[in-house]
Amino acid sequence: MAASLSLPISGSAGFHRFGESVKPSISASRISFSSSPIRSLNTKSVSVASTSGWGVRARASAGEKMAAEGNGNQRKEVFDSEEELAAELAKYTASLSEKFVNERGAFTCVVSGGSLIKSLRKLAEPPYVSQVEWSKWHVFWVDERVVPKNDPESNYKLAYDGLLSKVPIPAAQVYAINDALPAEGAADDYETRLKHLVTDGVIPLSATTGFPKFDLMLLGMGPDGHIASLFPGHPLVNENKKWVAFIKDSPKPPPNRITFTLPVINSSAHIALVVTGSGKAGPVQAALGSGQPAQMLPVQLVSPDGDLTWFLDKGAASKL
Ligand SMILES: O=C1O[C@H](COP(=O)(O)O)[C@@H](O)[C@H](O)[C@H]1O
Repeated sequence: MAASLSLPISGSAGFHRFGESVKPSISASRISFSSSPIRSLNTKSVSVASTSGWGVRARASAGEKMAAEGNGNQRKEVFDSEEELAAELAKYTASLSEKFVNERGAFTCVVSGGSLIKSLRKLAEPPYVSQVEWSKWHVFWVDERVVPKNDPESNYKLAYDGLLSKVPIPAAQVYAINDALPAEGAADDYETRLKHLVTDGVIPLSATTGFPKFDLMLLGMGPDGHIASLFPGHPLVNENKKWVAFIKDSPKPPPNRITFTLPVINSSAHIALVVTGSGKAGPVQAALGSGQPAQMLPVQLVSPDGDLTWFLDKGAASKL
């Protein structure tokens, strides 16, 4: 039986300023929140479109438990426009790049396909285009369609056209899939390459989960609540051993894809969940607000060991 408990952020009924975090601490029977400043990001407060509080649900089933038990900080940012969202997303990403490059001389950044790439456009503009240490970046895809790299459906092509062709990241540090292989082979090949990068010290392993721990994962979300190529009701959502899996029956075309699994996604040091448009307000409400869909959505299972920041525009937040 799924017990459900929704609590507002303690000490605040509304929006959290950028640079503040909400940390859920979960004991057996209750969830509470504390708010603490994140100093490293050096961001300013942003305009607020939502006045709703932000609750977290305590749930009983195995998958639902995962959703509630992330150890990291969670924040929600709502912007008046996609333009403002894109400006803050660039600032946030550049700040994390600086932090990780200073700390360990490299920055591992995982991107999605879809609308996320357009929202990253400001990274290729001043001041970031010249300030960011692009030579330290290592770029990965959280999911990829198994199509040639020049196919309009390719997530690599989307990222290349929208960002990678405009910034000086060494080509050897851009990890596209092997598009000569079928889906199974492409997933195995990508996982093997990740393992080599772990051996080489580019990607650390999470001390908590043993899965690779990327510095930043930039996730989009589909209108059905899917993330990466993990779709509602698909058995791949439950994969808990592989790092990279394949799917040949994706409900969203094209059918053949590879995807990071949920444990890899949730081992990230930082996740940005970037959602725009009122067409996606339902799954956002399921994840952050009240009301539950009949079926648990993949986006509700995003619960990293590290920090999760939601970047929403007014439309996406309209049901909160
Ligand atoms: O198929 C995919 O869809 C999702 C969401 O795309 P969006 O255009 O609705 O933002 C995307 O995050 C994923 O990477 C992609 O393969």
